Amino acid sequence: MKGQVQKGIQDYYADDFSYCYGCGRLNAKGHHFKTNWDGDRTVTIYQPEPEHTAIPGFVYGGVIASLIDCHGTGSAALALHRKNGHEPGDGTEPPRFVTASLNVNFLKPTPQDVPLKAVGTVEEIHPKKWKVHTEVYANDTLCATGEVVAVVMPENFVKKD
Ligand SMILES: CCCCCCCC/C=C\CCCCCCCC(=O)SCCNC(=O)CCNC(=O)[C@H](O)C(C)(C)COP(=O)(O)OP(=O)(O)OC[C@H]1O[C@@H](n2cnc3c(N)ncnc32)[C@H](O)[C@@H]1OP(=O)(O)O
Repeated sequence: MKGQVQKGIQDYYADDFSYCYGCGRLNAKGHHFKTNWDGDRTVTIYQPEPEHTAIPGFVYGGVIASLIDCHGTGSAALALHRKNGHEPGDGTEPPRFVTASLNVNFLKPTPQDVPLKAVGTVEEIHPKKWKVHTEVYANDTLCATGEVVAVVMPENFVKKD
């Protein structure tokens, strides 16, 4: 959420990897999704902006998909970071994940005037490949579910000019 005080794992990505439209802290026009642990689950809370409209009063599905996407990569980063003995903010840069697949199910129209809460369960397939199951709630209503396969960024993943 823009202007939110609490930090997320995304605040500890290296500068060069902080321009993601969904979660990059250095992308001035992005969503700034921030993902944290809540017990053994992960949580991202986001208040949609007025322009994120499908029909008046309801959130555009692409924004919900973006939330599930970055919640997924952030959750995978949290999980592998913890497995490696680290927590966000301890001075070690988190692992870098890229989305290999994104599946979204829109279950109910999603109201635009309340914060959305993405809750994730992280499953390790192998150390370089993680699956994140996400539920998106508006108040107590489950509006969407999704699944992300997140893969550790290949070493040679660099921008080609
Ligand atoms: C231009 C992208 C920039 C991304 C930024 C990364 C930096 C991260 C750092 C900080 C985070 C900040 C940003 C967060 C990111 C937000 C989320 C996004 O929007 S990411 C953008 C959308 N995604 C892509 O553009 C991926 C494009 N695809 C690829 O680059 C490759 O296909 C990749 C890396 C996913 C894997 O390909 P291989 O050729 O390196 O390796 P193979 O061996 O084929 O795959 C590795 C494992 O992944 C599985 N896999 C690949 N594709 C899959 C799929 N579609 N579904 C399920 N599994 C898949 C494979 O089965 C394999 O698993 P097995 O070892 O066999 O168990």
